[in-house]
Amino acid sequence: MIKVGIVGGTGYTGVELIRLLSRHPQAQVTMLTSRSEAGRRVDDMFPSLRGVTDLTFSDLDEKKLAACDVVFFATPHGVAMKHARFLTENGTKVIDLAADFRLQSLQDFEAWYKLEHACPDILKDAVYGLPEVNRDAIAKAKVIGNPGCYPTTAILGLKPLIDAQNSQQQALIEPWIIIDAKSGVSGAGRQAKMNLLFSETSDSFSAYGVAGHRHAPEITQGIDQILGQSKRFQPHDIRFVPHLVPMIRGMFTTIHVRLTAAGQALDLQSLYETSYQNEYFVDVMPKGMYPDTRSVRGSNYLRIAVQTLENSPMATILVVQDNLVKGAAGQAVQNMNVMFGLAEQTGLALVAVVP
Ligand SMILES: NC(=O)C1=CN([C@@H]2O[C@H](COP(=O)(O)OP(=O)(O)OC[C@H]3O[C@@H](n4cnc5c(N)ncnc54)[C@H](OP(=O)(O)O)[C@@H]3O)[C@@H](O)[C@H]2O)C=CC1
Ligand SMILES: CC(=O)N[C@@H](CCC(=O)OP(=O)(O)O)C(=O)O
Repeated sequence: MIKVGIVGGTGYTGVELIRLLSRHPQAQVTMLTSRSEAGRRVDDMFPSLRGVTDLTFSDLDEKKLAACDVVFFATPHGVAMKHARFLTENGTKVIDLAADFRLQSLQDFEAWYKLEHACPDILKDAVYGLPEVNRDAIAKAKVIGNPGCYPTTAILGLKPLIDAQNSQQQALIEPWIIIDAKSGVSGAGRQAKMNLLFSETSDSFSAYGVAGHRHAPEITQGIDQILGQSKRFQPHDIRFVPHLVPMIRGMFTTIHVRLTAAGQALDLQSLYETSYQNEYFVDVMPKGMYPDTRSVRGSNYLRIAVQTLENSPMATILVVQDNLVKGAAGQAVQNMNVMFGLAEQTGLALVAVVP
């Protein structure tokens, strides 16, 4: 059994980790921290977990956490980096659901997150935890930066096209990409904020981060990583605009690209199907079928559809995921499975909840 610690057990991704790990045959949550609820039974706070766990929230004690094989940080940005050194020196792996270990560029991290990094040396060796892109490196990693929810949809939505540019050694899309994304309100976490009130978010639809969002550099980094050395195909201009929609869970990302002549000659449907045929958690929808967020709710699947138009160079890629599962806790468990040499779907083969 893999002994698991969770820091930040009272938040949305923390409780989602407990839900997923409670049915994992080879992992057991042994410690769950909260500053505000230390001493309280977990199932007292979350009745959904009655009969699932008899754990009590505890204070964050590094020494006790170091007795775990892996610790998930389901905390705000800037928490995991303060504990990563002690834990890794004691042989405990770290999976951070926040952004402390996502951006390889220290400068980008400090500029976008307004935090000084506590361990740039550990950041250098940390691995971006997107298994469909980075599986081999994740298997050897001690510290994982679990991707942001929006970047997961954007990077996996574009990967087949970018890979094809690399293998064909020619540009298939023009050097700009538009990423128009919508998230359910749980994406903002379980915090009391005016703009997250029911009467502010329900029956309304708004854009935010229009002048710039911290996931833009993460998306660019992800695309660059897939591009590898073939920098001449780098899509320099990425326009990412997130929106908040009146639903609790779910994320819908619509990506627009303009195909070059070589790109227009491709059969994108078959490119996407072939590209993801061996990926357990990525479902390419049949031609003419489009995904909706309920088709992934509560599951670790990401569903994609790709649409080209007659007499037009434009192509549209539609991507959905549950922001709390493939966009956060599910992806984190998928990473744990890779790090511990387990089948990737262990404990994660969940069917979406409909309606
Ligand atoms: N929600 C989502 O869809 C996604 C979230 N993420 C990221 O995952 C992380 C967690 O998100 P989410 O669960 O939504 O957040 P929440 O705000 O719902 O929960 C945060 C948790 O962290 C704990 N916490 C807060 N401050 C500290 C601190 N300084 N030290 C230790 N613990 C602390 C809180 O508990 P307490 O105050 O009791 O200690 C709480 O349990 C964030 O970094 C978020 O950006 C990533 C992808 C998607
Ligand atoms: C709806 C909403 O507010 N979503 C969050 C993104 C959640 C997430 O993945 O982001 P981080 O882990 O990078 O914070 C936001 O835009 O700030």
